[in-house]
Amino acid sequence: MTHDIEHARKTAGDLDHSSGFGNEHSSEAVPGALPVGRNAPQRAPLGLYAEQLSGSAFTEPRAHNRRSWLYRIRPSAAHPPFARIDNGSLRGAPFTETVPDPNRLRWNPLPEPAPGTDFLAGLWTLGGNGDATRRTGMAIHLYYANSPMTDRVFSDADGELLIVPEHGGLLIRTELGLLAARPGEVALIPRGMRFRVELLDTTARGYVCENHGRPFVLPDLGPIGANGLANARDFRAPVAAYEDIERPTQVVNKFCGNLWAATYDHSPLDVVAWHGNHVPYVYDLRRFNVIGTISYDHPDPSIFTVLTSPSETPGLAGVDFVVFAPRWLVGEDTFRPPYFHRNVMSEYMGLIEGAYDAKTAGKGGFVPGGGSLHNMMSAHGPDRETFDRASAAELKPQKIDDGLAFMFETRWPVTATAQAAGAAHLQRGYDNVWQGLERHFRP
Ligand SMILES: O=C(O)Cc1cc(O)ccc1O
Ligand SMILES: [Fe+2]
Repeated sequence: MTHDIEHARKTAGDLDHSSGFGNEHSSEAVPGALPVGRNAPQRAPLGLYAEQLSGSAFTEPRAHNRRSWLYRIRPSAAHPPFARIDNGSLRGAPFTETVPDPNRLRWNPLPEPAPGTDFLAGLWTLGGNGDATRRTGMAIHLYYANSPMTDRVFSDADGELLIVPEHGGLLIRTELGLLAARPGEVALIPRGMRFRVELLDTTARGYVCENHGRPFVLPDLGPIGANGLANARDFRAPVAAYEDIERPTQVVNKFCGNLWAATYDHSPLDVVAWHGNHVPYVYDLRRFNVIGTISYDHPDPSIFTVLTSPSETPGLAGVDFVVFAPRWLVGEDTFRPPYFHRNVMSEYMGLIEGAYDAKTAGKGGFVPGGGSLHNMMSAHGPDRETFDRASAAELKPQKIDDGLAFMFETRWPVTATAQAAGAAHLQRGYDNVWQGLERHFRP
């Protein structure tokens, strides 16, 4: 194990946190650093600079209003001009390199990158929709990294980042403090927040949903009641932890689809105290309270929504993050796996571990690190093997505990990037999984 990883693991092993999605959190790394009773005293405590980071318009209703106050060694404003840098394999909305494709598409995992690839350089855009300059839509990225980010930090003006590790853990140093996210957990980095990713294993691989629209919130529960699905208290925000490093640090900003960078003469992760609700979180998907049928039929997968980015139309999400977690299936006289369907929403699915109950596992199938895209109205559902098996299965209570899959379900079709549409790891012949579904009609 390299020294970097050992050090990151030691740091990640012992992290304090502040819990509760959407709370007004507050934290100080040095006692007395947080002003009391006001946000911007004439002179902030300990000679710190006060700075507000806004995630909503000042005037949005209280329920949607998001901002944090940061008390830092230097103000973020003290920097030289930003200049364009190479976007690498990162792309931004609007996506116009290809036309939207009604075909069902499936990819194998990304190939391993060159040595020295950090999280930012390892981001590879699959596709998306909307327009980052209009704060609409979403982008789907994958990442594959084998190096820590060193003397550089990233922030995304275009949206929040939902990071879904599939292989290898991440130590995420943010302006508000440290978070560790391992496979099975997800991290949510708010729009505009600076962070650096270090690795807890030699390589790290996973998925990212970049949400340009309204920030993710927990879905309403309606008749489910006051508890269930992802519980607010299981979301962990960091506690304040600052770097006092006077060394050139490259600050990279994704802005309207492109990467821009400026070199600060110090680490901008220098926030000594903060308070607010525009904060990063980690959530362990194994804490998801799965609710499903205890009578018959297969409920729509919205019942598995972890986080939703609402649109202006009630019930219509810009994007939903949905998890297929271990659960019992007990439905009587029911075809239990996902049904055949055509959906006005567009579905990107990924696999964190094991297998998914609508698809045959194994090489050439739907595998961890791979992904599938079923765009608006494309017909999909159980593959042939799954259909045959589930139609004949004896319907005793059955525990599904061999996999963790997820879906980014979005209101607009996902247009693939040129690199995704032409990738060597795009599976050819995915359509064949639905071949051989024989007619059984006997009038
Ligand atoms: O596998 C899919 O396509 C996702 C999905 C799952 C499910 O349980 C019901 C509908 C659906 O689209
Ligand atoms: Fe589906």
